[in-house]
Amino acid sequence: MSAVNEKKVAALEAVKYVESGMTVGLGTGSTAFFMIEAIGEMVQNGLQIKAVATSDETEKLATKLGIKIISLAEAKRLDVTIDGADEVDEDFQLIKGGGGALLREKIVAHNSDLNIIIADSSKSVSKLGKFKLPIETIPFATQLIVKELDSLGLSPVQRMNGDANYKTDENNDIVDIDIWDTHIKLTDLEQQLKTIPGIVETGLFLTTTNVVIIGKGEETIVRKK
Ligand SMILES: O=C[C@H](O)[C@H](O)[C@H](O)COP(=O)(O)O
Repeated sequence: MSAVNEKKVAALEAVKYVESGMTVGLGTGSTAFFMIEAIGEMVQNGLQIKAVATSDETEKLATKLGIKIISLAEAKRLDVTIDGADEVDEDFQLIKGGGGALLREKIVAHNSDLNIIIADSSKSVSKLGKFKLPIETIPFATQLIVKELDSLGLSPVQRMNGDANYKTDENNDIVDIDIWDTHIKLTDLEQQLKTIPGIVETGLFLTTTNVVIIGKGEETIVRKK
């Protein structure tokens, strides 16, 4: 079965966690797309929820499908968030941010009681890092951060959008780094990166995930922490 169909079966399994009255965090990306589409259909059929979007793209899609979007401040706390990932390991650790939405995604995940990750089977890995780790940086500091990360052996590459620098929804830059060969523990790496002024957030999601749903062929593999 194709990755696209695996994304869809994972998404359809995840939306079973959504009930009327809930405030729901909506993730970003091609896998989250199927979840938002399914929730849109459930809303058309009477489901009553409020949702917080993790990106402008998600907000646009959800609104188009009739899902009521509110601000995070208004929501205060989310019952459940469903989001995709670029990689997920056996310890519920993730790399996210391939689509540049990591900052809002991490804020929403932090403020959610239950975080469900949906992915096709290619995203399930035994070790994180084949996918380059996105980090979000303040434009004022990006060039110097790239130099500093280079000196740490992390092969930083500033993400581009054609000839221009890629910009996130928060108007920041993204620098993708290579963590595959690093011997630093992921928790220590996360801490170390966060000590560099101008790094706003990293795409390492190490503690927030409660449930992982992987589409595998026609089936889903559900793992709970
Ligand atoms: O910034 C984007 C998000 O973290 C996505 O959830 C992640 O990149 C996975 O996206 P996709 O489902 O399109 O592979």
